[in-house]
Amino acid sequence: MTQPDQKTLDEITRLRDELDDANYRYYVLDEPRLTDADYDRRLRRLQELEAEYPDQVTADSPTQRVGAAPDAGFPEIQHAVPMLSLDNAFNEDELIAFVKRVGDRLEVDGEQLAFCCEPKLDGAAVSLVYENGNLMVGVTRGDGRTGEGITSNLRTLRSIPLKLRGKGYPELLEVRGEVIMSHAGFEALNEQAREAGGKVFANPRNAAAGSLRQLDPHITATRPLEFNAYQVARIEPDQGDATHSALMSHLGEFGFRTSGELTVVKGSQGLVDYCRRLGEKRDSLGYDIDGVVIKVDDLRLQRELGFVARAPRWAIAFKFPAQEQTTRLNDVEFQVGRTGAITPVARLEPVSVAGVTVSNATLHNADEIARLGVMIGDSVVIRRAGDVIPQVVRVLEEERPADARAIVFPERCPVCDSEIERLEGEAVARCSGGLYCAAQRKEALKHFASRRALDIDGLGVKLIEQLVDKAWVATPADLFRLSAEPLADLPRMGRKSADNLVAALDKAKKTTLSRFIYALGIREVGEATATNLARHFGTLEGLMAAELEALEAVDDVGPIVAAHVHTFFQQPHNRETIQALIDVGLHWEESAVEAGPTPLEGQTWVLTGTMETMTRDEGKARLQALGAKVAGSVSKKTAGVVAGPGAGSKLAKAEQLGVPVFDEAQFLDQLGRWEAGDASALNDTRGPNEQEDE
Ligand SMILES: NC(=O)c1ccc[n+]([C@@H]2O[C@H](COP(=O)([O-])OP(=O)(O)OC[C@H]3O[C@@H](n4cnc5c(N)ncnc54)[C@H](O)[C@@H]3O)[C@@H](O)[C@H]2O)c1
Ligand SMILES: [Zn+2]
Repeated sequence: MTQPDQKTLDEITRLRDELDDANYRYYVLDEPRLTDADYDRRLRRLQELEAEYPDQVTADSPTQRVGAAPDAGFPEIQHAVPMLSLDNAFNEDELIAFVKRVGDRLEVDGEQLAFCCEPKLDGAAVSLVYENGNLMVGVTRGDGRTGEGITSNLRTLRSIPLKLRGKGYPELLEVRGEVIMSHAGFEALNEQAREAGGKVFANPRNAAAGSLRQLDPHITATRPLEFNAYQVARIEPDQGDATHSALMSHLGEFGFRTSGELTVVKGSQGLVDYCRRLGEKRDSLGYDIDGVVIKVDDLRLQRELGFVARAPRWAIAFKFPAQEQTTRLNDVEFQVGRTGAITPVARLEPVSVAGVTVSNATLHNADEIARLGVMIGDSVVIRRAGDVIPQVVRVLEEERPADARAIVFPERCPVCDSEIERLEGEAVARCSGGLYCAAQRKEALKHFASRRALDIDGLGVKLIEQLVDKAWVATPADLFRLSAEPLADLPRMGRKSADNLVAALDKAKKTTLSRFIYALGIREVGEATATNLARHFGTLEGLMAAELEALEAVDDVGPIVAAHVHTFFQQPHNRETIQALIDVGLHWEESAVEAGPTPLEGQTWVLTGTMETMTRDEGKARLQALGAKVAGSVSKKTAGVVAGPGAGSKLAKAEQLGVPVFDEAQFLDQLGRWEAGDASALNDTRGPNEQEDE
């Protein structure tokens, strides 16, 4: 057998050291220094070298091991069944090779095999052991053989059943899954941390793992974590499920969340299609996935295939392009937003991140620049995930060039030269120019015309900028005074587009109160708050006259939002803007009465069997008036089932899933309470594991 030369030996040693260090930072500190792509590249290289020189493989090589040893802060718990890693496929050819490999080993045609595909959730793996339906222990993966006992922390997750649902659960059940943090939860957590000067996490995976490994479960309880089951490690007595996919739906009945994207496909073409489809959906899922996990669906075949050192032979992870990349920070520009907020924007050497070329990223504010310690010229790691704006997550200080420059935060607005103010206790610096500032004017108009506001067709961002630059438009009302002649002369416009725009403006004059309130661009008043304000006050007059107390009585409106709304309507120039809009013809239907409460918003109900005091349609209409959807079939997401005499399979299903069931009298009683606005009644109807989908 050939022996490696000294240079190769050195490379092997260096790769092992780097990978060991990376594992420690990633699994123990939750503070990786390498990007995943850099880590994967090193691991692949080491695997190649070890394949070439099998003599060099040692038992403690990072290619043979999983994760990292447990941290001292938690009790060590041995896994009854090891928690392994997964082999990777980085392209479609490697998927095809996997199918062939599996088929060859089973001596069947791989193309005829059924595979179960699921998103590869990017979080932290945990294992949960249930005895007689009760959660006994929860453990991290650790090094695959021994993990950290974090039962009290896991108990704080609402998506982890403390007791299995339904009847007929097994005496022993060990479930594995991923604890993840959604993009929204992650952004909110980091936002809070930035404000409070706490620890900012690089990505949702590190945030989830770090939150789980808190020594104080009260801290874990405040973190937006979700558990998704993806594997059964032990089940006794056997429930007779022949496939992985059947086991997964069984887990759903016990009260676990499983992936809604789970699909069984056939052969390599099925895998390739699934991976492409999920890749296209990746940005809209709202949580991080780093690929697809593919499993041989037949459990008997899984057992036949078995394991190698660190991964099962019956599964593979198809990896998507990484969401973090390294690039250079070429410059920083300061942008002025609608409310004058000055945002430092990183101008980057363009780089492809998860399939999209990124050349800008946000640096948030001055505090964030200081926290990152970033300078112009630095190599930086950037992250792009979903529709969140790309972010700079850290600086590679060891690569800082000699001519790196400090980032200087301006003292005057780069657009209107007004002074920049930074209020005590606020991280954000703002241009004090208000609507004198062309940048703020442009942003205010863009917001006003946007789809969820007045939805003015054909009034795009570029056009608004031209209109402001030409001083044709300064306030929203000016838009409605535009006429087709001068518009037609604008570059790329023409008579037809100009006519269309004028018609669209005319059409936009008829709107709704909630759109109008949203369009005004009051600080912290998003679409949902605008809707609540409109619903609560019914008229613009009522809203404009409202005192702080009255505002705070509105759903979702706290003291800060109430103060923003109140201040907004106190300002004479805002009142003038509103009057001007009404004078040019903006109108909507007002309802003097408050719309009724909608305490069942987001819930789905099912009516089954016959009813005596009302028809099913009446029951349905009353539920819908309270905001509920009424569906024809029962699932674990159903909030409640109303069952009259003659109810059959739907009632049985509800009982099996543990969905609350009401008879007609109970239902009438509840309806009365909800219609009277008693929302507390509704909490009683929700089981502990009933959560809204993200
Ligand atoms: N940046 C760094 O420094 C660094 C260091 C170590 C590891 N890493 C990253 O971690 C990866 C290796 O980690 P790994 O050993 O956990 O392997 P892995 O994450 O590639 O695959 C195994 C894991 O996938 C998860 N998983 C998600 N969805 C699943 C599903 N539906 N079914 C089964 N499993 C599912 C499980 O948690 C399982 O433990 C590397 O490829 C690298 O990207 C990065
Ligand atoms: Zn300005």
